Amino acid sequence: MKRKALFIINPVSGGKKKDGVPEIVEDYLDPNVFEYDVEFTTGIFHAHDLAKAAVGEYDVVVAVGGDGTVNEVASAIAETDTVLGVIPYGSGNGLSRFLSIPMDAQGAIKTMNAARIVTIDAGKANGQWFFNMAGMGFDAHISHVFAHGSEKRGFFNYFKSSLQEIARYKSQSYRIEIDGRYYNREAFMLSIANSSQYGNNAHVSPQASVQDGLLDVCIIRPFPLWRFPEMGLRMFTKTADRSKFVEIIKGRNINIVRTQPGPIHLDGEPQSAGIDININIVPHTLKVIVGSLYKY
Ligand SMILES: Nc1ncnc2c1ncn2[C@@H]1O[C@H](COP(=O)(O)OP(=O)(O)OP(=O)(O)O)[C@@H](O)[C@H]1O
Repeated sequence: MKRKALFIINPVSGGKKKDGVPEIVEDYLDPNVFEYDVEFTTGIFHAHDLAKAAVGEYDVVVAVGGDGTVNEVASAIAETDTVLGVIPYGSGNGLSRFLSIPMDAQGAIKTMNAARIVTIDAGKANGQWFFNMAGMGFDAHISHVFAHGSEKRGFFNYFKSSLQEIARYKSQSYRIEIDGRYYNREAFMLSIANSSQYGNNAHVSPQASVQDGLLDVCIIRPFPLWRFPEMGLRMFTKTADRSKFVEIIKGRNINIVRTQPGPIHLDGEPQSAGIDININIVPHTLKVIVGSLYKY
């Protein structure tokens, strides 16, 4: 019997046009394996609602967008038998890069035809799902600036905003409890990594795995501005864990108390949060189609 797939296309993600995506799906999706439908989202949470309604109706729900779109779809189908597919069309595409899903639409659709499925872990922060990365501090600040400013999405604009904001951003103090042990730390940024990377192959936690039942708490200590290029280089060469400004502690249950409320991000999407943040891993919870080169 053929599998049923629903493609959910976010027309704004990554600042890229997607009018041609239905045609690429028609040309490359194997008709012997799949029958399919396509929907375009009209706003925030629409992908989530569509995916929720698809549970039980479709075998595979495909997020066509970036990590935010993946989050909306995955949070609707986690803990079910419905499988996530991704055609990466975001600015960073952290989870799909980590899962070795090809970055071009044709390649990603061919991956769907091969249908190699694994089950991955996810995280919850104050009860809300994340699948790639959650965080607070500088990266959450940048997500917030983007969500509330007039900047267009896309890698270059994220990079430009980071450079503009970094000089005036102030680090915060955090009291972090990880599986019953306490750490008091001053941090520029605190990333809670399920996969190893933010997106664009910037790896904050090179040893992270989405199948190990653990989250990686990455504490980025304040560093002098002149070391920013070195910190960037370490992310792109998978050596962040060797920097003296980076400490990584793996765990399952994480409670964070910070000095001020403010934005946190879940897969790059900002949310406001108070001073207490509770984070936990939900092991083995989401079925996803991965690329042929993905290694556990
Ligand atoms: N039709 C729409 N109009 C405006 N915003 C939308 C629409 N559909 C979805 N969105 C919102 O677009 C946002 C961005 O999506 P997404 O994260 O996929 O792209 P991105 O930020 O460019 O990529 P990445 O997260 O990989 O860096 C999400 O918050 C989503 O809710």
